[in-house]
Amino acid sequence: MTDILTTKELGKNFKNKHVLNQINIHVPEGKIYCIMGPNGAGKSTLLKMISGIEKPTEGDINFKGENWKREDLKTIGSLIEEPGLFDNLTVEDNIKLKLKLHHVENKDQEQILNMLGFGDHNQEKVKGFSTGMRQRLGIALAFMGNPDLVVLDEPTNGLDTFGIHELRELLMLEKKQGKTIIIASHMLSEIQKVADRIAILGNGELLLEEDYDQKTDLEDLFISTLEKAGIKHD
Ligand SMILES: Nc1ncnc2c1ncn2[C@@H]1O[C@H](COP(=O)(O)OP(=O)(O)OP(=O)(O)O)[C@@H](O)[C@H]1O
Repeated sequence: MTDILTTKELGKNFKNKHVLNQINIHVPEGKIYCIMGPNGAGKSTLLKMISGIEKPTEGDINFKGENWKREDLKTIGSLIEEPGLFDNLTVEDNIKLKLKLHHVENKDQEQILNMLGFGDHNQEKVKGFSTGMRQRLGIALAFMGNPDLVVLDEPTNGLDTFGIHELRELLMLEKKQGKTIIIASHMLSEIQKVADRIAILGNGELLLEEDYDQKTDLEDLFISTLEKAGIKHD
């Protein structure tokens, strides 16, 4: 299996604080890669480096066999923290703008929007949207423009049960169509349903990376991995 993205000895410092140390991850092409870890473990920081929001302090990111370059962001969709939306624009215009800014086109826009429940909201301005609707649109935007890799940080944030179900269906469909998806999440029950490979971060270190068979109890694995590393609740 080819890896679409790998990191080599990747590290990040904020001032004198080491947030990530010598991270080597291997993300297989066309699969769902899930990153777990306690609060402050460095999950978002790792995703931000992959999405070009933060620069690594040391090490490399390799994307499609070459050193990561800014131009790769044309084919890397992401939702990190708050969805970046233009409140005064409609759903449709937010999408048009994103596609224009990234100089890309989209072919399955309608399908993604329908799957995330936007059938009747296309012409509505984003301004009045609830947290969950904003999150749904943020997810939709991450998939627009037919990216090869989609990076999602806590995608279930603010989603109701329908939203979580729709997100799962979308992830499975996009995977079937060949996309690679990286997700950081605390929702172990959801990870258990979709992950092909998992990684556990703790104290800025990669504690575990392995293929996931869906039978292993993720909570047990998570807790035992952290305990082995001497990481406990405060
Ligand atoms: N811009 C920044 N400046 C200084 N410190 C930062 C910055 N961004 C993140 N950190 C620190 O880096 C560490 C890792 O943060 P990060 O957000 O990556 O963790 P996380 O695993 O995503 O946590 P959570 O599960 O709480 O979202 C934390 O201690 C955080 O305070």
